Amino acid sequence: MYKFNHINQIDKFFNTIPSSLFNKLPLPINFVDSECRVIVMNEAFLDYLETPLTEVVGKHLAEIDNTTRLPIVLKSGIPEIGQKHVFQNGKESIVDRIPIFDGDEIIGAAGIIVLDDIESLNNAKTIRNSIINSIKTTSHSNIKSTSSNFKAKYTFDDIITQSSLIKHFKSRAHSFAATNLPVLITGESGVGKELFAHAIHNNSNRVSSSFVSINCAAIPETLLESELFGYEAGSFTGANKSGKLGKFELAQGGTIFLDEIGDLPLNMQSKLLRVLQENQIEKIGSSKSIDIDVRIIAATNYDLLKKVEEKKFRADLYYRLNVLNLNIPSLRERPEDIPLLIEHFRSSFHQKNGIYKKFSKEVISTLSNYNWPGNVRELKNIVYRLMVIATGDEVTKASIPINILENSYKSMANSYSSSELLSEKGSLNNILKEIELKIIEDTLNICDNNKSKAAELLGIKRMTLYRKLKNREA
Ligand SMILES: Nc1ncnc2c1ncn2[C@@H]1O[C@H](COP(=O)(O)OP(=O)(O)OP(=O)(O)O)[C@@H](O)[C@H]1O
Repeated sequence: MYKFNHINQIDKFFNTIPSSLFNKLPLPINFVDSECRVIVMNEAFLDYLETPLTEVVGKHLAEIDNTTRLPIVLKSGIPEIGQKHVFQNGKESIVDRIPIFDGDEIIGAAGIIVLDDIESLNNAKTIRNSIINSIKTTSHSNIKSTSSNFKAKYTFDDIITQSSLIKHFKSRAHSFAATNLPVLITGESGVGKELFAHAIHNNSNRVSSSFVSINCAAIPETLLESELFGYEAGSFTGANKSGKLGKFELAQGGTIFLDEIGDLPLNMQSKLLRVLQENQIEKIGSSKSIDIDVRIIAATNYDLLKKVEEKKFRADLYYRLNVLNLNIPSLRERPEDIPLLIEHFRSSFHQKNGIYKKFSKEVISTLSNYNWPGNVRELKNIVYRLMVIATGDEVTKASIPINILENSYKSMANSYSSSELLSEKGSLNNILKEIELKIIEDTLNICDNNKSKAAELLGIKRMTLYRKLKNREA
């Protein structure tokens, strides 16, 4: 993964490559910022899209290619390598989508067309070569030297919460850890499913064996089988001489975490089902079965039952995986965790980076009213971002991104209780005026009394805002 330590490094990176070289690079490549707006796109990419540079720079990538997945990569932080992509103009290619980090924060992403002639992929030789090239990067010896990576990092103590809902799921997961049964963890993206998987393994009697994760959505379909089950030495030309261990063998005696299981292609679902039924795997190029003793934990943010109904997920596999279930609630459903998590991420950022910032009560209240579609991951990123961009040693509302302010303000407005107002204020007219005034006051509060900004946020003219405030005083 490409990692930049400072935002400036991106600029430096571009300064070190003359634009003429970048433009003439025969590999189509483009860079977007954290909002998915195009920063730069080279000639090869522009030619592929048949569009001039002036039509793309500064635009959201989805305006140019409405099938782009870079917004998803910007959100997940997970690179997508060697994926088939059908562009808005109908062209098909194989692409890499790579998030760019500044510390823990995603500050942009790159899209690279690695193969623009999809037809050639149908040629078996090309498929084989692409498999071999990818496999070579994780050769057998490589895997051995990194086996210390197959450890679960988190324990139940790392799951920070004061919500009775999450406490309930923690205690459930505790009891699941004592068994060898499969666990299916569901919930929206960023709620902490992976954290729970780690904690279950670390609390089980498999703790001294490997914890091996595989993201079923990030591995191209053509590679999944060799990733999961490995291949025998000399099973195809160019394959690694010593063969390759699959994830199941690497997890022998331990736990395998099948993340994004909802994205597993149907043919691989059948193969996985056989493994679960027989507790045996067969490597590619071998007719010998190998016994395996691996505990399965799977996670998904899809509604798998719906996928079963739509015949996109095998019902028999679903029931095999869903023996024990944890459905982790979104952050919206446990707002009491928000201040606690803000403090947790604030202090861990301080410890790691030596940057100290206080969060004002107003900021905590504004963040508590936001609906957090990206859940705890989004909250963590925002806390880190605020700590970096806020000037002085207190984070104030001025640093909060406008979309969060708007959303937070809307949910505050929704929380006004009409029954309370009815009993206090009588006529509908009075009630409406009262609500309007409350909204204006809250908005002014959010905007540090900046009337122009408040008017903009409310979608009214500044003069209208002044008039309404004047009426209040009258
Ligand atoms: N309760 C929590 N306490 C502390 N950190 C948390 C908590 N929940 C989530 N996180 C952090 O939020 C981030 C996202 O969590 P995680 O990767 O476990 O989510 P996920 O549900 O598996 O997401 P996805 O479905 O996108 O893979 C991680 O950095 C994780 O450490």
